[in-house]
This record gives sequence, C-alpha cells and structure tokens, in this order.
Amino acid sequence: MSSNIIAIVGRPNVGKSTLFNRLIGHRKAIMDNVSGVTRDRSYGHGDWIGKYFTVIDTGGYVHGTDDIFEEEINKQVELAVKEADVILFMVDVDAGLTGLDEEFANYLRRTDKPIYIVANKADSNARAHQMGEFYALGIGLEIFPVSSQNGSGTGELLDAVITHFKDEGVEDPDAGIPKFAVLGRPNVGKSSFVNLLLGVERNIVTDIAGTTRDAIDSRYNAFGKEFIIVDTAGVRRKSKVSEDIEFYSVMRSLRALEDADVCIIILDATRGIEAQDVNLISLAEKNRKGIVILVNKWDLVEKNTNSTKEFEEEILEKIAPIKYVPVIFTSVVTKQRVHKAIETAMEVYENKTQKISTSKLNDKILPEIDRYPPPAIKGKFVKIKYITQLPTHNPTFAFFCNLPQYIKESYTRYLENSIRKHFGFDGVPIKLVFRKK
Ligand SMILES: Nc1nc2c(ncn2[C@@H]2O[C@H](COP(=O)(O)OP(=O)(O)OP(=O)(O)O)[C@@H](O)[C@H]2O)c(=O)[nH]1
Ligand SMILES: Nc1nc2c(ncn2[C@@H]2O[C@H](COP(=O)(O)OP(=O)(O)OP(=O)(O)O)[C@@H](O)[C@H]2O)c(=O)[nH]1
Repeated sequence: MSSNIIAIVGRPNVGKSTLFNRLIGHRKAIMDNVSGVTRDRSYGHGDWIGKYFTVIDTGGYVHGTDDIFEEEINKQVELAVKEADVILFMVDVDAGLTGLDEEFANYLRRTDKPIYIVANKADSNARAHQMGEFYALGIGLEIFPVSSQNGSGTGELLDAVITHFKDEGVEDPDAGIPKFAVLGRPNVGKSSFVNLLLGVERNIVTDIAGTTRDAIDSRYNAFGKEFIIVDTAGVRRKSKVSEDIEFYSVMRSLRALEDADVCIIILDATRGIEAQDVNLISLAEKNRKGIVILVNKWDLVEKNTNSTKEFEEEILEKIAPIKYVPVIFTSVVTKQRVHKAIETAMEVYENKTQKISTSKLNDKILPEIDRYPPPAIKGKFVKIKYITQLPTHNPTFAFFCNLPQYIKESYTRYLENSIRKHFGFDGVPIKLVFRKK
C-alpha cells in the first residue's frame, strides 16, 4: 500500500507531539510539560485538501545523558529517513538555536529527502521573526514559522508538504476497516482482552516498520477478521508511563469512543452493572456508536442454568430503553467466547453500515403501518407515504408523511421496533426522522 508519510523529528520539548496531534486532528498522545515524559512513539492519519497522509511522531523516551541523546537522535532520524516522504525538522523559536538542533541537522544532512524546518512556538508575529537564526543550520527547503498550539502557519506548511506527495493510489488506509474501542471501568480486563487478541494470531498492526509495538491505533488480524482497536497506547507498556494520570485516561477513553465505529464495553461479572457502566453505554448511544457488552471474568461467577439470562435481564433493565445490545459472557483468562466477542463486534459493524433499499423498506414497513396506523390527533389522520434510508454515516430512516409534527414518541418506538424486527440492526442505534410530503 502506498501512503504519504510525514515524519516529525526534533529535540525533546520543541512541540512534536503538539504538531502531531494537530495534523491528525485528534489529541492522541499523552503530553506533559516535563521534557522527556512524552509517551510511546505514535503514528496517525490525517488529510489536507483531500490528500491523505500518515504522520509519525518520532519522539520517544529521551533520558538525560548525552550518549542516550545521541542514540535517540540516531533512531529518530533513521526511522524518518527510512520511512518518510517528507521530514519535518522541528525547532523552538522561543528557546532559539541549540546545540542539539545542530546535532539533528548534522544527522539529517545525510538524506536527500525533502526536509522542512518547522520553527515552532511562533505564537505571535514578533516570535515568528526569530526564526531567522535557524537559517544557520544550512538545511531544509524552507523554514515555516508555526504555532502548533494555536494552529497558525500549519496550513502553509501543509501546502508545501503535499507538493511532495504522490498523486494517485493514496487513499485513507483505514477506510472500510472497522474501528473498535475497548472501554470499561478500571480493572475489568480491558488490557487483558486486547493483549489476548494480540496473542491469538500475529497482528499485522501497521504497514510502517518500527512503529508496530507503539502504535496508538493498532490494526489486528485475529480470528480471520481485520479490525482496528482505537487507542491502545499504554496497553502493553503500562510500567513505562505512569498512566494513572486519571484525567488523561478518561480523556482518552472519550476520544477512543468518538473515533470508534463499535464500542466494546466490558463489565466485571463479579460486580454486576454499575452506574458508570450505564453512563458509558448511554454515551456510546448518544454518539450513535455500535455497542457490544462483554460480561467478563465469567469464570469467577458461580453459575446455574439461568445465570446468563438473569444477568442479561438485569443489564437490559438498567440500560432501558436501550434494548438492542448484544451481551456476551466472556473470560479472558480461560479464553471463553473471546472469539465470539470479536465476531459479534464485526456483526454490529456490518449492521451499522448496512443499507436497506427503499423498496425493501416499504415492502416490509408499510404493511406494519397499515396494521397499526399512527393514532389520529385532533381529528387529523397522519398518513405515512413512504420510507427511505438516508445516505448518512449512521442508520437514519426518513418517513415521508402529511403531518410529521403529529407523530408521537410512542409511535416512533413502534416504527423503530418494526425496522429492527425486519432488518436486524442489532447493537446499533438507529434514528427516525419525519418529513413533510
Ligand atoms: N507557546 C507554545 N508552546 C507550545 C507550542 N507547541 C508546543 N508547545 C508546548 O511545548 C511543550 C512540549 O510540547 P510537546 O508536544 O510535548 O513536545 P515534544 O517535542 O513532543 O516533546 P518530547 O516528547 O519530550 O520529545 C508543551 O508544554 C507544549 O504545550 C506552541 O506552538 N507554542
Ligand atoms: N478471573 C479472571 N480474571 C480476569 C479476567 N480478565 C482480566 N482478569 C484479571 O483482572 C485484572 C485486571 O485486568 P486488566 O486487563 O489489567 O484490566 P483493565 O481493565 O485493563 O484495567 P485498567 O488498566 O486498570 O483500566 C487482572 O488481574 C487480570 O488478570 C477474566 O476473564 N477472569
């Protein structure tokens, strides 16, 4: 697969991850003011005027001593030179030119790939003027003053960068591959679940060598299915970053939720469903994400023949009126139904992306409406003429009728149930709109 790759290199704390996040349009990497604490190496996808690209933030862990710096510079540059189509060499106008910048420049001189110097932290015009001193580095096609923080200058930079991109054959590399977010309260088994997937079969993760283990969105191929788990940063490297920065982990779950097609929400069987779980599920619903609930640690529960049924009923009662969500009883430890969990998430994705033809919809749903028409209001009859699925990202059905304002909530629910009865949509929120015709 061809893809346009931008690599960001530069000494610690110049703002590489800030720019990275801006380019991919999401806040994915963990940032901190203390130099060197920045997280795992990351990659992400972005686009500019219809051109897709991959960004690598080459910054990893940099520790204090000189030779480790050198090794780090070497690693970053090597990765950038090997993988990138365009290299962004970032410096800091606030701090000015430093010895480390010069070292980076020396390493970068070996490549003939296009390099741009990004003079970051140029938050104001006065600051932007300070970029002049970086001409002394003697490399780069051009210097762009940029503020990664407020975004100024990044458009001009991207305009220049994309002139080096291949024109054809480059599309969103993740298009059409389902994105799952694995969510749940602490200790329910999220990491164990994801790690088990990693272990099941070799993951292909990314097409970029060297970034595999640190990928933020990881591509998996498990049980013969290809999918992406959104935001798995830290999953395998817990010890390295003190991830109990609670704030970040909550933020990240929310981002992951927003980015995903399907949310795999894990509950702890020994604790039952709790208020926070219900909040998470309704948040997924509000964002119109597909939902699968896993009741994990099922191996720890004393079971009788009705256990799963009772458990499922309790869940559905607590999350009412949502009742279309599949519930799977798993144990990551004994590997029970983990396969089934992924299969179900795939099915939910397929349900979410299915398009029902207008003729099929009308064939099935108009008779349901005839059987139980909308109740008359103030002596007026509501007549639904036809139904069509709108070409939207999330399943939305338009009902064309004479008096759309007279359709009541209870009747909407009847229509939704009819659609679910005939066409599935298990695990997927659907929306009904009424239009005048
Ligand atoms: N004023 C200003 N501050 C910025 C800008 N971009 C980044 N910063 C700040 O600079 C600091 C370092 O930013 P990071 O993005 O973590 O830098 P990094 O180069 O990824 O750092 P390492 O991970 O240590 O290599 C943070 O406090 C950012 O908020 C900018 O455009 N203007
Ligand atoms: N018995 C049993 N234990 C499990 C199961 N899944 C996970 N665990 C254990 O539960 C504990 C928490 O698992 P993690 O995978 O770290 O949970 P997590 O949700 O990622 O936790 P946080 O990172 O704190 O949010 C570990 O001790 C696991 O071994 C399971 O299916 N059965």
